[in-house]
Amino acid sequence: MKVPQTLINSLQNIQGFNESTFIKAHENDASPTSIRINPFKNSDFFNDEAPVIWSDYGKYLASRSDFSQNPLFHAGTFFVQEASSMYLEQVLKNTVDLSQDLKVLDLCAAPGGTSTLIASLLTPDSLLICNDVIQNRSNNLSDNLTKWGTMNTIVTNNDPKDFMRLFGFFDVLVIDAPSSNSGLMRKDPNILKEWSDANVLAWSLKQKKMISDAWSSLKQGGILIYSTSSYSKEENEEMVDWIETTFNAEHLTAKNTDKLGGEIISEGSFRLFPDHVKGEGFFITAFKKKSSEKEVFIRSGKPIKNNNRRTEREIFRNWIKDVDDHTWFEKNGDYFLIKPTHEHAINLIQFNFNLKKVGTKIGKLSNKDLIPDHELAMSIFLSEKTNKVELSTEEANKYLRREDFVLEEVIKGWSLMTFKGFGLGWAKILPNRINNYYPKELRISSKEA
Ligand SMILES: C[S@@+](CC[C@H](N)C(=O)[O-])C[C@H]1O[C@@H](n2cnc3c(N)ncnc32)[C@H](O)[C@@H]1O
Repeated sequence: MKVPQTLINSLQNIQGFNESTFIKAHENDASPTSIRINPFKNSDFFNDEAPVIWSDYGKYLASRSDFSQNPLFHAGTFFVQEASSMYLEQVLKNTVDLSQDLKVLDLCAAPGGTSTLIASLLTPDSLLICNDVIQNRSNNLSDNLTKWGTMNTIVTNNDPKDFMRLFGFFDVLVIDAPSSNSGLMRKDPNILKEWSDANVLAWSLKQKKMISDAWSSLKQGGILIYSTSSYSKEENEEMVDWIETTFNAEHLTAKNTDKLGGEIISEGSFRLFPDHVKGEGFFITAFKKKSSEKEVFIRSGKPIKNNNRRTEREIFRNWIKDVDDHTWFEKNGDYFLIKPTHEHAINLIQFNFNLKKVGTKIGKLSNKDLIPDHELAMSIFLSEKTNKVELSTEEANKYLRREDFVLEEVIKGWSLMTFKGFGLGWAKILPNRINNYYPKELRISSKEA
């Protein structure tokens, strides 16, 4: 693929930019395929694959397969993520004390690469809010976090300015901003059709707007991590200057550590170029918030109804691991499992935001029986006591397509359908048939399977 000369010209003064190797990487080298393993659903399926050296859980695959055909993908055992984007792990580890319980906002989160990475590094009592402004992208984000199985996450579909309502709330604000995406053009040559100097400028204005809108939600001393998949200075180094001057923020200048994989430090920020690292173009940097603005009043909702009644607890005990460590609330007949330490935050958020997912939806109660939700099937807190049926590849794909299949000698009632030990979803096994409860909207098509 041919890189536009105007783009090449604009990169000449950037630290680490080497015109000939940059062009060669774009013209001759293929884009690597990488995945990140879910540490909460740890499997040894990718033990032999080469590691992404800046990520504890990243792996390169020898070839790109159709992940929709792999039941382990639907079980949430891994996430497909571009390797350079996984550099967020290093920046988080170097700027944030991850042993503390933190409140983190992932402002531009869909489809979930950053969110699943952050969720993998936080303590269980930390709270991660994953947001995307585009509704269908936020639905996809929610599905991906359901697969990941953690409980300390909330998914919202809001405009960044709505986060002004959460004044000084977050310890960490991650903005993996939408951009002109030139860093991804090797992976997707269509990006070039849209690329122009004018578009770079338009994106930089949008980025400034979203940073300004979300800034007040970061507490004093809190950390902003900003990244793009653009090569352009206007969206990167110039944005750093703008953030420093506009918000009087302290730029946490990147330090030359042990050169994990060929990353470059450009004006105190990390740049990953495809001719230096095994990944695509990526820019990432961090700031500390030095001073706080004038506080605004945050409206809080009515406390969530928290029916910790003994009967419910006894029902949930059969379904949820360590149920005494958790709490739950009920809304419109659905029960949601949350961390007791998150009740106050959820009271604030439920009133002020368009919620797509809160904690783990347990399901509905019908008399003394639970009708379990799909989120519970995917949860890392699902009890080991649940009935399970292990499926072959063929059966698993039939299940994921919501097709009929026959099982021999299984216990009647609700059963978790598993593939290589990992949950895919529920089925209710009746004397003469199996009711497939895999969510219709997630069903894979026959063509895919
Ligand atoms: C680079 S992508 C984020 C990728 C994501 N962090 C991940 O790792 O999977 C940028 C996201 O920003 C969202 N977005 C676009 N305009 C936005 C805006 N004005 N405010 C917040 N998010 C926006 C897009 O919907 C898109 O999902």
